[in-house]
Amino acid sequence: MTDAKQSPKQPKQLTDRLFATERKPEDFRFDASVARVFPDMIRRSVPGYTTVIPMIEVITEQYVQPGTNCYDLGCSLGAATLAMRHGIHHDDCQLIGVDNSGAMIERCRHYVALDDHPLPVTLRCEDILDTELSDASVTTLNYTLQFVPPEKRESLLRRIADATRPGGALILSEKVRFESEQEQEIQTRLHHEFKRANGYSDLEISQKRAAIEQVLIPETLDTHKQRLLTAGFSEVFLWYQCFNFVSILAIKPK
Ligand SMILES: C[S@@+](CC[C@H](N)C(=O)[O-])C[C@H]1O[C@@H](n2cnc3c(N)ncnc32)[C@H](O)[C@@H]1O
Ligand SMILES: O=C(O)C(=O)C[C@]1(C(=O)O)C=C[C@@H](O)C=C1
Repeated sequence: MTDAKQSPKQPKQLTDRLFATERKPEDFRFDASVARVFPDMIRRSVPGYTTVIPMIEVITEQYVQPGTNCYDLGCSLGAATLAMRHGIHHDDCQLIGVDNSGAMIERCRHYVALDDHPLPVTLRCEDILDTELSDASVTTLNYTLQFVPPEKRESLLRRIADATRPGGALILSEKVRFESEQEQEIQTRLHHEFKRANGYSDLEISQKRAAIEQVLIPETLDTHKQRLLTAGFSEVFLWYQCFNFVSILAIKPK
């Protein structure tokens, strides 16, 4: 599994204080200020993130096929990309990370270079809605689809399914919402408590919530599962959940 130890060459891990002081309301963007603190931000904001990343290595190892492409769509700084890299034991595979944030891709190159592994990684600064996909065995969307406008999600998933070889897989991690108002309220409260336990203040939690409201659109688990089946995957199931964050495995029929 990926070694979580920090080598002295690693970039300095900065603490996320972006929402700690009052700021004017603005939609959240993956810009340079976010990229700088992103490892800290995502670990302290997404329940289960630190479990999901090493499991992506385990799942990749199970579904990767020789001579195929593996994609990490919305790769940010490459945490899932590197987990996939360590799960690929074929030297004829291509590993491709895609993100449309220049600040993320620039820093991602640095993390990829620091990861001592022989499999090359190609990074594309592109929109995942336009990026070319073919001959895939494993594709990861780790907390990325939630930022794609809902009306564009089905065609993207169809393109991924069409590009995936029989027996290949998609790992889809998302923030979800719940049908039941009561469950929605409890799970949201638990998520906010998780953030509080990780040192975020009420101001940080509420300002972040307002900033992502229009850009991160969660859907129900059922909507995700049905759409994955419609898109062309056959086995679709939940493999991980922590509060309102889930990860789904979708497999292409053999
Ligand atoms: C929450 S982060 C993903 C975290 C990352 N997958 C990980 O495991 O650490 C979402 C990423 O998706 C990227 N993104 C969002 N919409 C995108 C799009 N349409 N095309 C490419 N990248 C996109 C953002 O720039 C951001 O880096
Ligand atoms: O839902 C929240 O409150 C979050 O902060 C989630 C989330 C995410 O899932 O991507 C939002 C933006 C950042 O990328 C880090 C975490």
